[in-house]
Amino acid sequence: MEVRARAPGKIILAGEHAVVHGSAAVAAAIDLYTHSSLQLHPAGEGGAGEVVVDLRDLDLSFSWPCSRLREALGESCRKAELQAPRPCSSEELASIAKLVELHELPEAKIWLSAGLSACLFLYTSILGCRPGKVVVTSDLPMGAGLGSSAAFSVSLSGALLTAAGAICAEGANCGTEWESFGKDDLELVNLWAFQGEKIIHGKPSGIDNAVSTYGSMIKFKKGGLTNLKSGNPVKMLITDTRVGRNTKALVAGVSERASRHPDTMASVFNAVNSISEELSSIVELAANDEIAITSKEEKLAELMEMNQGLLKCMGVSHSSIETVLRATLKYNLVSKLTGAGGGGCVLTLIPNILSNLVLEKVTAELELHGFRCFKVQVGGQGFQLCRG
Ligand SMILES: Nc1ncnc2c1ncn2[C@@H]1O[C@H](COP(=O)(O)OP(=O)(O)O)[C@@H](O)[C@H]1O
Ligand SMILES: C[C@@](O)(CCOP(=O)(O)O)CC(=O)O
Ligand SMILES: [Mg+2]
Repeated sequence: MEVRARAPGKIILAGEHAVVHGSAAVAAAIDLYTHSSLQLHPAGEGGAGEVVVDLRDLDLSFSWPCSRLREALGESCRKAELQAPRPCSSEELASIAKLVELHELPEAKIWLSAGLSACLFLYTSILGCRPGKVVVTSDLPMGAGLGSSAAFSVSLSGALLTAAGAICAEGANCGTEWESFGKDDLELVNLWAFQGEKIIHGKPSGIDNAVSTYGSMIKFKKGGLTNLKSGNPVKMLITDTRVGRNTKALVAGVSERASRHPDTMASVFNAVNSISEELSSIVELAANDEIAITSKEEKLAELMEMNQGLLKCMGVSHSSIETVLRATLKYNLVSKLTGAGGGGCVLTLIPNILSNLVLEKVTAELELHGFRCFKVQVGGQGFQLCRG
């Protein structure tokens, strides 16, 4: 049997980085997905067979004989207690890294090794060393701030947990072939995906895997998640500057700045917390006429502008991000970076009354800089499954 799972990417409307240090943040799922499909193969004689990971978009395939996995991981290769996800110990991570190194990734793709390590950890912890094949495809740019690492961890954890019989989909959703899951199952997927994010990010807050698992728009603060019922649709243009960066390094950089200036950075994080709190209550207001919608959008824009200023203060803006801010401001549009920054993606709030003509002009101007624009639906589905 083949299990096909999908999990969405996300945008962070307010609060990235500060959320790692305990502030509130607001994030929403977008309709760009990572798909993981899984086929289990019958165990060969004497434990033969292999685990194959096929990264389709990258045209890369990796395989490990089950016997090699067992030899390298020993006890850790035994199926874990599925209901209680365990973290990957540093010894286990070192053994997994050696298994990944066997494949000698090209220098230009070395950033993939963290994703492959997360994949091997999740596979062997959830299914043990059973032979099987995982195929991953994604609509998301990798390492650009749209949560590809979380969508990868969530779709993979969900597919593996379904194959292990630990979770079960609840039937077709809204007449589509995609099936949704109940609260307890989603919680388990989220907990396992968080372990995968830890391998990729080092110190994730958990917001990306949470919004990818549950979908919708959420306010997230360590230990708590509130589902936001958006009063009116929020329209955003996403611009990928195509400047590559790495979330783990950027998160570590902010933490270093915080340890050099603890009081000052605590005030910055506190200000971001207020921005996220205010933004989340404005999002939930239902505005009924054009004047009310405009006033709501003006408040959102101002909060995004303030958040961008504080992100610059944390040291995570970039000249390419500043170029997007200037280009959109010419059309009176407000933008902020989204995700870890340092390049990657920028959000631009699109007011309800903005004409398509102006939107096309802004997009064309951004594309002239070599950037790539995405028009996305905000606040959609989370983790879902489709049976093959
Ligand atoms: N489809 C995928 N296949 C393999 N690894 C992936 C995939 N998507 C994400 N990753 C891993 O996640 C990393 C990018 O995560 P990160 O730096 O957090 O940026 P973001 O989550 O914003 O895309 C990649 O370098 C890779 O290790
Ligand atoms: C910077 C941060 O707030 C979000 C990172 O998102 P992304 O990996 O850049 O998509 C880190 C986190 O919350 O774990
Ligand atoms: Mg990430």
